Amino acid sequence: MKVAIIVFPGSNCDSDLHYVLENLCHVSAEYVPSTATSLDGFDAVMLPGGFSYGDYLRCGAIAALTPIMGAVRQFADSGKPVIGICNGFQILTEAHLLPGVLKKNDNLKFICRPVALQVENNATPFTTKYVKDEKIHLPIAHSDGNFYADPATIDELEQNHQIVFRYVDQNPNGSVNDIAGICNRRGNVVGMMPHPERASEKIVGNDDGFKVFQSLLTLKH
Ligand SMILES: NC(=O)CC[C@H](N)C(=O)O
Repeated sequence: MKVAIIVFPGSNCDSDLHYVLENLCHVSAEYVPSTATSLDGFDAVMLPGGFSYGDYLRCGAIAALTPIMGAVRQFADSGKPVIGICNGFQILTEAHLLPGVLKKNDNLKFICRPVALQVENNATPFTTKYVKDEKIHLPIAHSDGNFYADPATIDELEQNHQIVFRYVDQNPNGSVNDIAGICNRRGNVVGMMPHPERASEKIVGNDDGFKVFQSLLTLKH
């Protein structure tokens, strides 16, 4: 298994992902700059969190137009696993690889704290190690995590089991239907606002996110 971690100017969770993949999962992870045009030889792609292009014009809007995103689209179209975490999720929606948008949090503040989540869909390449409806805690750290899509799109997401993670107990940012993470129709492209890579080993106080990466390892490659 060889995983590509896409690095945009302003990404800041790329090395966290690299650490989890190489040191905790013992798989090969390689940084791929946003100027690259090929993802040949990779088995999975991860778009990390951060502040790509300083969050101008909207979070993820400029990153979505970089050369590597053509290759990410082809990779996703071939059915291979792609995950976008936080800013990575914003980039995937801006690139229309996932539906909807991430708006400003409804309190207009940057929120950095652990949240309670429920795993709604455990059939994606990043969630098979979870039990359906499993309750977990992961940290969030964003100012634009308020997922929105028009009612018809939300209905479609609900009916096709494309809600992957939902906030429970309390919705931190105002997202529609308490949505914290979604997948595309095929299930191979996942976007999530919480940060599993920041909660992947007991020494940091929480390893609820590690199953995201362990799930990927169970795939044939
Ligand atoms: N941690 C992140 O990826 C932050 C995402 C984005 N820049 C925001 O503040 O919403």
